[in-house]
Amino acid sequence: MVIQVKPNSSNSSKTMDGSQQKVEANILLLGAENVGKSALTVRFLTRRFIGEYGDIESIYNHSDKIDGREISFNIWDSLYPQDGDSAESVSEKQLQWADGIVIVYSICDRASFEVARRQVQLIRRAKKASASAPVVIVGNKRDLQHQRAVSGEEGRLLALSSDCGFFEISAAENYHGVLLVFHEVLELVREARALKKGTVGIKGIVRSVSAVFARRRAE
Ligand SMILES: Nc1nc2c(ncn2[C@@H]2O[C@H](COP(=O)(O)OP(=O)(O)OP(=O)(O)O)[C@@H](O)[C@H]2O)c(=O)[nH]1
Repeated sequence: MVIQVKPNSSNSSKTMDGSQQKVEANILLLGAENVGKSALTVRFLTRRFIGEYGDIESIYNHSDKIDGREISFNIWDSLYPQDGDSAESVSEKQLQWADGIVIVYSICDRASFEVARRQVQLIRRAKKASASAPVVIVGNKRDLQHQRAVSGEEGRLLALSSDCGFFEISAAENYHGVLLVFHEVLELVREARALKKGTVGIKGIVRSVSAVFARRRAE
């Protein structure tokens, strides 16, 4: 695993014959303590669940081939501030860096769901272009059904009302769900870039119109 900090250099470049080269995407993981941000990251990077992860804030680089195209992910596994001040839990630096954001909560921990809600609001209310960064909300620890404190419906509603993607997964039990999360956020990042370049298809237009209304509802 390579730990590195990079500026926001997300791009895709072209070879001499016009074919697409490596695509780079900066993905920021947010969420309260103990919800499984590191577990998700490590699952994606190594396909393994190792149980304990420590309190290290890192940016990992990981290359993958998706639909025949080389993708370079930079994944920032953030730490929730110790004092628990949610207003401080999403920094300007993080928002400027991120092309796409994954907000994780635990389905067994209602307080972590409220942190996720607050973080979505903070992102959507940010003044700059970062306010429109694609967000995927993830309810983790789905294997702990008997301790469930947040229904799937609540998670889906939060995502719908703030124009975010949504998944419920278990990083402990399943690699596939984690893979879907990262693929979805990458897909949303690609759409957002196409929208900026004016090369967006109908799917992207529908998403961006609904984003405007969703943002109004969230305010
Ligand atoms: N049962 C279960 N436990 C999980 C799952 N994902 C993570 N955990 C456990 O939850 C605890 C916290 O996981 P981390 O990945 O360290 O959580 P984090 O959000 O990175 O925590 P901080 O570093 O404090 O921000 C660990 O004991 C993990 O083993 C899951 O899907 N199911």
